[in-house]
Amino acid sequence: MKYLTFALTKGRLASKTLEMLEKLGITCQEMKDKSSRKLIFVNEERKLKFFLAKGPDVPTYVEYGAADIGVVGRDTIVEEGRKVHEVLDLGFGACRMCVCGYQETAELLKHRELIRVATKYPNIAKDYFYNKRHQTVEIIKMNGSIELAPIVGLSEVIVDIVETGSTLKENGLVVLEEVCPLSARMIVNPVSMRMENDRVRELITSLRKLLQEEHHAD
Ligand SMILES: Nc1ncnc2c1ncn2[C@@H]1O[C@H](COP(=O)(O)OP(=O)(O)OP(=O)(O)O)[C@@H](O)[C@H]1O
Ligand SMILES: O=P(O)(O)OC[C@H]1O[C@H](OP(=O)(O)OP(=O)(O)O)[C@H](O)[C@@H]1O
Repeated sequence: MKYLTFALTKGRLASKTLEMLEKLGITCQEMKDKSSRKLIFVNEERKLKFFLAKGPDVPTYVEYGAADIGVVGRDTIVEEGRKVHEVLDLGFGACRMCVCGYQETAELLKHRELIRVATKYPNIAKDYFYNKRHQTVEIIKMNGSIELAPIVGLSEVIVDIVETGSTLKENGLVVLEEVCPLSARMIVNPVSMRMENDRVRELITSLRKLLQEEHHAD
């Protein structure tokens, strides 16, 4: 039997993914050793392999077939635009993509002024402002701590992830508009979807069942 390879997003999504898989009896003990520098982990019994990658690289591994399956935020799937099948909403990692800034900036948005937008997600921001709002803006790609941009005067607004809202609150910023809701998704390589259909389907079905049980238990 061929190995099925999983690419998991390093950080907050990986631990939740492993927790879910463990509930299905799929474990990967060696992945829990945080001090290890090992990059790929194997579950021999079930012929599975796992590796961790930076979010934006997960759809790349899956598109090229270096991983059969990936777990990644919907923000990253939309931003990267890779040819992968999005097969399941895993529910965790829930947050929202929003346009944020100082409350006063709402006027600039309303009048479709030529504003600067700082973001880690230039494609999502472009699509939102150009195709949905029909507003011309200048998009500035940043790599983190996006909330700094309006504070230091780099941009009027940001397009960024809001989860609890506390980063915005602590910095005097607000949500001006919601772009879309987000959560972690399972993605599958299109060829693996056909060649390994039985195993992939079985996994999707068990995960879906688990999600339904958890939903009813809430
Ligand atoms: N508060 C949050 N901040 C960032 N991402 C979140 C949050 N809540 C849920 N997510 C989801 O988790 C995904 C991955 O988060 P991750 O831990 O990789 O954070 P990151 O800040 O994007 O990564 P990095 O620390 O490498 O910059 C995001 O793409 C998003 O879908
Ligand atoms: O609404 P909240 O619960 O405050 O979460 C939102 C914040 O978390 C994320 O940043 P992260 O911590 O991933 O760091 P980064 O800005 O360097 O990407 C995101 O970019 C926001 O800054």
